[in-house]
Amino acid sequence: MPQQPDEPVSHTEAAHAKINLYLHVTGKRPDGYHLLDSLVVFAGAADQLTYVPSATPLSLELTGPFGRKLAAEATDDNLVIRAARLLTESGDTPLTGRLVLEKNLPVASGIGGGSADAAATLRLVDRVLALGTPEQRLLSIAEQLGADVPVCLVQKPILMRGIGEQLDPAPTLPACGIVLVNCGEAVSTPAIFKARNAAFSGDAILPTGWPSATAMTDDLQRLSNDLEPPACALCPSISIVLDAIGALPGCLLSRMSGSGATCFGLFDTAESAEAAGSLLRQEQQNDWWIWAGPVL
Ligand SMILES: C[C@@](CO)(OP(=O)(O)O)[C@H](O)COP(=O)(O)OP(=O)(O)OC[C@H]1O[C@@H](n2ccc(N)nc2=O)[C@H](O)[C@@H]1O
Ligand SMILES: Nc1ncnc2c1ncn2[C@@H]1O[C@H](COP(=O)(O)OP(=O)(O)O)[C@@H](O)[C@H]1O
Repeated sequence: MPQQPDEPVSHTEAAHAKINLYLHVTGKRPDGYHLLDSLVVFAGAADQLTYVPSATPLSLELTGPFGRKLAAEATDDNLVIRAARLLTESGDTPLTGRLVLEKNLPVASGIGGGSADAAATLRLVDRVLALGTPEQRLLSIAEQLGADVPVCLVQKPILMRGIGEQLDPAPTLPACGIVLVNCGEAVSTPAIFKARNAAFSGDAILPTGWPSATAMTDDLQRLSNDLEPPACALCPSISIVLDAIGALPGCLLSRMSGSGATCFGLFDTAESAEAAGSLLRQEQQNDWWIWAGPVL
């Protein structure tokens, strides 16, 4: 619909769910942060961020299925507000206007929703205000907001190392589909890292690309999410979700993302993932969040 002349112009940016196809914990820094080796991709599932520039003091409105959960927390703690302020704090005048976050992704769930929102804020505010912030500065602001924010800023398949700040090109990925399932229990990232007691893994050795989803999942099967065992121990529903995804027709790999609790299944195509997602919605007796569609 065309914008009416007296309506404020709004701008939007999608904050897509981050998926760790594998996640090796390779070491620990003296400050307690863990060194990681992870192949990260993004799914079609996304929060939507809208910015309406105006002269009114900066505000954040939370909508969408998971908006109410976040509304219980202080607005100043929201990664959207923190990202907007950090990006614009060196400017002459404080940022004003209305930000609206449609929260479609479950909170504290291993798919980096908050990190994706922070990254989307940096991209959106920089674009709308034509700040022209150099990429290195955006990445450095992203790092200050959280280990997962740099990867979400790029929002493309990428190899993530260090604590999340070292980004290298990913192998060429085949088109494929994904089912995401969250059991509804929030999982604390620090608690999962703390509960991990296995030896450190090495970096994965990957080809330059995979010709098919099957070739990719054959390799991924040999790798792991090292946070999955401690997460299953702290949140037993994760094992039930993993079994349910693994039993879906056409599922090539089921695994947990990040520190959980969201798990994913990989499929040959977005269509086969959508069919499997519909089946799971009909079968499951629980109040699980289920999303199915393409890997971007
Ligand atoms: C585990 C991962 C994998 O992609 O994903 P999520 O489960 O959050 O989606 C990320 O590394 C999470 O990144 P993010 O959620 O931004 O972490 P931060 O806010 O920076 O850190 C939260 C806490 O997690 C632990 N942490 C985080 C990252 C890291 N490389 N080592 C850590 O030990 C630390 O205890 C830290 O205090
Ligand atoms: N916009 C946001 N969306 C989600 N969580 C946020 C947001 N802003 C701040 N947070 C805080 O960040 C924590 C981690 O959220 P999230 O990024 O969804 O988890 P994860 O990193 O496990 O995927 C939440 O528990 C919440 O307190």
